[in-house]
Amino acid sequence: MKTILVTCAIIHFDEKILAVQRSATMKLPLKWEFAGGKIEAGETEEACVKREVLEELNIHIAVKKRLSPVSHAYPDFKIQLIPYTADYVSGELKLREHADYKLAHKEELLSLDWAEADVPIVKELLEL
Ligand SMILES: Nc1nc2c([nH]c(=O)n2[C@H]2C[C@H](O)[C@@H](COP(=O)(O)OP(=O)(O)OP(=O)(O)O)O2)c(=O)[nH]1
Repeated sequence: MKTILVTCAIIHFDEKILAVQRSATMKLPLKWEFAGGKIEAGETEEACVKREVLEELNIHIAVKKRLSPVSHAYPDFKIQLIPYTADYVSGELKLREHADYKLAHKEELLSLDWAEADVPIVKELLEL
């Protein structure tokens, strides 16, 4: 099975972090995730995560630190999910694809129903 490379952003708004909920019609319906998406040919990870966040949420971010990538096999596809911490910079948050969002302290994040590949990332975040 082919592995897709996906970046995602752990976006800090002051002391809170943004989680977004996938819509009912997306793959992994209604699961929570960090905004992001597939890396395009020739694109750097940082450029990808900034582009995806702007496309999905209408906001600009400053990318900070790469956390540990997670390889995960879902029943019908495999991903390598590459997380970056980031700070909100500008723009009015608009959900262009997602069903919902939550701004939460990192300790509150674990109680959400995450996409499976995100669980190790949330755990790493709690240890930072
Ligand atoms: N953006 C993002 N995707 C994630 C996370 N965790 C996780 O398992 N994924 C999965 C869901 C998707 O299958 C894939 C990301 O692809 P995408 O967001 O560009 O694509 P998509 O849902 O439109 O899927 P597709 O129909 O185009 O394949 O990675 C995450 O935290 N952020």
